[in-house]
Amino acid sequence: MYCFPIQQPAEEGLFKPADPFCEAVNPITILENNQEKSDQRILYRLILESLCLMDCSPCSNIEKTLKRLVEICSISMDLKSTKASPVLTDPSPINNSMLGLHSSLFPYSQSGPSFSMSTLSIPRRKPGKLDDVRSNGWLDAMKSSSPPRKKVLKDFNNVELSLDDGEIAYRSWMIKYPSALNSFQLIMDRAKNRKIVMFLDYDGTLSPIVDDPDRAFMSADMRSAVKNVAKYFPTAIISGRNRDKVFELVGLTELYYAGSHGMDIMFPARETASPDHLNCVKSTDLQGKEVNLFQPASEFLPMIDEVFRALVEITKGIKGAKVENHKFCASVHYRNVDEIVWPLIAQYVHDTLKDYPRLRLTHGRKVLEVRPMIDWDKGKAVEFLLESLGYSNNNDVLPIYIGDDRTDEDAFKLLRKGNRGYGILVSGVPKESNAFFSLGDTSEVKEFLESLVRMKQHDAKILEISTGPSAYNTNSSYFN
Ligand SMILES: O=P(O)(O)OC[C@H]1O[C@H](O[C@H]2O[C@H](CO)[C@@H](O)[C@H](O)[C@H]2O)[C@H](O)[C@@H](O)[C@@H]1O
Repeated sequence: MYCFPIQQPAEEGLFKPADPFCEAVNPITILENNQEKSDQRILYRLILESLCLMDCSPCSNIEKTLKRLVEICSISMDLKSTKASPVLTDPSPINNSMLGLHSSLFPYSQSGPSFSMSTLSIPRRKPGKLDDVRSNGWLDAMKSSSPPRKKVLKDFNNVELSLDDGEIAYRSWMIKYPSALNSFQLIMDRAKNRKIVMFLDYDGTLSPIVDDPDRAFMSADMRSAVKNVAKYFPTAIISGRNRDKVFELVGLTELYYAGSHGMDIMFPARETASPDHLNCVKSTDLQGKEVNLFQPASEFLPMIDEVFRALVEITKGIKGAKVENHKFCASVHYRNVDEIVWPLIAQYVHDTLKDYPRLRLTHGRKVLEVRPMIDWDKGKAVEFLLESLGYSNNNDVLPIYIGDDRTDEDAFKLLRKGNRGYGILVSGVPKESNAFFSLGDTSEVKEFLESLVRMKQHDAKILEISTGPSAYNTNSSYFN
């Protein structure tokens, strides 16, 4: 039996209509309790409710708003005609009535691609109660994942409004997490007589967030900035993606790569791996060079493969859902899934994980990430690389980590602890973070990397003038 319990949306703090008879907001309840009342009254209530769910600011797209309104109303009127019960019992395949119920149960913002009912078929497995994903906080995390870009408010004459609440909040946030560009000199002062070691996340840091994960390319300028940085500073990319995939996207052999949130690290064989780390083996890279491979979750390889296939199967009927296999973790993307279906996708992942008690879930930007339950994360990966590459002495080294995601917070935390280095959060909206500094977007990341290079080139010139041309070594040979 499919069980979609009725929930009072007001509990989520998202639906607070001013209208007095908006207390009972669930259309099913409304329809059941008001059979005797007129269609207009019901319609009026649904319109009020629907408007509350939509962006009604002067900048709204009226056509979209009305289309959405008609969609919600027609689904809900259909509900009335079928006299649906508050608890649905195994209606396979999903029909309009059921979707009508969804649309009113989960009344958060209604953005995203339009939802086609014909494309949703019920996978064989039956989901548990949606209460699971609500009570464990998954839904809240999904709703807050990847907040929208900072909105520039405009009035009716298209004139930008100065200092709205959002702007004030953003500015006070910037006091807590100052711009790494504005604080560049401060960072350089701290880096004096220390070697900067750069750690970079990929998605949202080097490449802008896009709808299709396979098309998250970095620009040629960004590639050149990263390449130049790596000439002067040891540089590693630590990504949630499959290591080979991130290498394919970045395409620079000068860097160190860690995939699967640091559970798959490759570094040159001449560097000594910490003897404590048993999972370090010799291997060869794509160019045939001997390398060290550290894979602390190697025993999970078959399990991740299995859960990946299970997740593909269970989500295959959900339009826009995409599952990626990163070797030591798997991602379920819901960026292109209609928000109405998010609870269902969360429930499916939740149900699948019940069969895998040794796997856990973390949240990324509109992505649910399934990973082994081992004490390893991007922070541990940073520590491992620093140690393995011989940069663990805090007095000689200044690690800088730039990232945009929740999974980057582990690295920020590590660097903040003991004032070891600097975490820089890439975000255009206020977010609580363990980072020290912030950058607004990927173009600011590029600017920051270019500033580092300029600063190093400037130092090199001064040194060259005073001591002769060969005195200054770049970092370009460290990978040889
Ligand atoms: O650690 P990262 O390098 O930041 O990787 C984290 C996830 O990045 C990718 O997803 C994110 O970027 C996509 C492309 O812009 C976007 O469509 C998606 O919504 C984001 O979550 C990648 O596809 C995931 O598998 C990574 O876990």
